[in-house]
Amino acid sequence: MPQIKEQRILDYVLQNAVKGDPQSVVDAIDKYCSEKEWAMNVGNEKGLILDKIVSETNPSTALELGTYCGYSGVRIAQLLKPGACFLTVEKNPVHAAIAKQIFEFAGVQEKIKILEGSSEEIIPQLKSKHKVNTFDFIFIDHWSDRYTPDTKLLEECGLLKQGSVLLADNVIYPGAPDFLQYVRNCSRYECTNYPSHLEYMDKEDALEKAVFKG
Ligand SMILES: O=C(NCCO)c1cc(-c2ccc(F)cc2)cc(O)c1O
Ligand SMILES: [Mg+2]
Repeated sequence: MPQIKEQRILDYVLQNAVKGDPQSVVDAIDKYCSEKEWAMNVGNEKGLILDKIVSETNPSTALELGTYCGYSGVRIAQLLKPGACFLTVEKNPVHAAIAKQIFEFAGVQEKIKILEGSSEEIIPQLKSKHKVNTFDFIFIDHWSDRYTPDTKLLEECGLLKQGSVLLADNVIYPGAPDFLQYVRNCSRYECTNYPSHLEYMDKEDALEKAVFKG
C-alpha cells in the first residue's frame, strides 16, 4: 500500500483509466476520491463549471496556480485549442511529480508545462523566463491566503489584459474572504459567483469569476 494518498490516487488511475483518454483519468480520480479517499481535486460538480468557463474563454494562454495531482490540469488541457500555452504552478515537489505522471498517462503532457515552485517566485519570472505576454485565463486553486497577493502580483507584472478571466476555487470553503472583498470592490474587475459544493462533499462552496477590465 503506497504510503501517501496522492500515490494511491495515481496507482488507481494507472490501473483503472484508459491511457491517452483524459476523461477516463478525470472519471477515475473522481471515483477514487468519492468512494475511497477524499482529496482536494476541484471535483466534477465545480469541474463542469470550470469546463464551461474555459470553453467560453477559449484561451490561447492559460495559467493554473495549484496543480496538486493534475485533475483540473487535465480538465483544462483537454479543452484547449491546438497550440495554446498552458502553465501550471505547484509548490509541493511530490504533488508535482504525481501530476507529471497523470498528465503523461492522460496524454496531455505536450499541452501543459508544470512549473515547480512558489507562485510568488514564479509569477515575476513568467514574462522573462517563460516567454509569456499576458494570460487569457487563470485558474486560482492554491493556498487561499495567496489568492489576493498573487492577483495583485499578476496585475503588477503586466500579466493581465482587458478581458483576462480569473476563476478562483474554494471562495466559500475553505474560503477566500479577502480575495472576494478585493475583486468585488475593485472597479477593475467584473465578478460573478458560481455556487456549488466542496468536492465529494455536501458542504457549500463556490467558484468566483473575476474578469479584468484593464
Ligand atoms: O489547499 C487547497 N489547495 C491548495 C493546495 O493545492 C485546497 C484545500 C481544500 C480543503 C482542505 C481541507 C478541508 F477540510 C476542506 C477543503 C479544498 C480545495 O479545493 C483546495 O484546493
Ligand atoms: Mg480547490
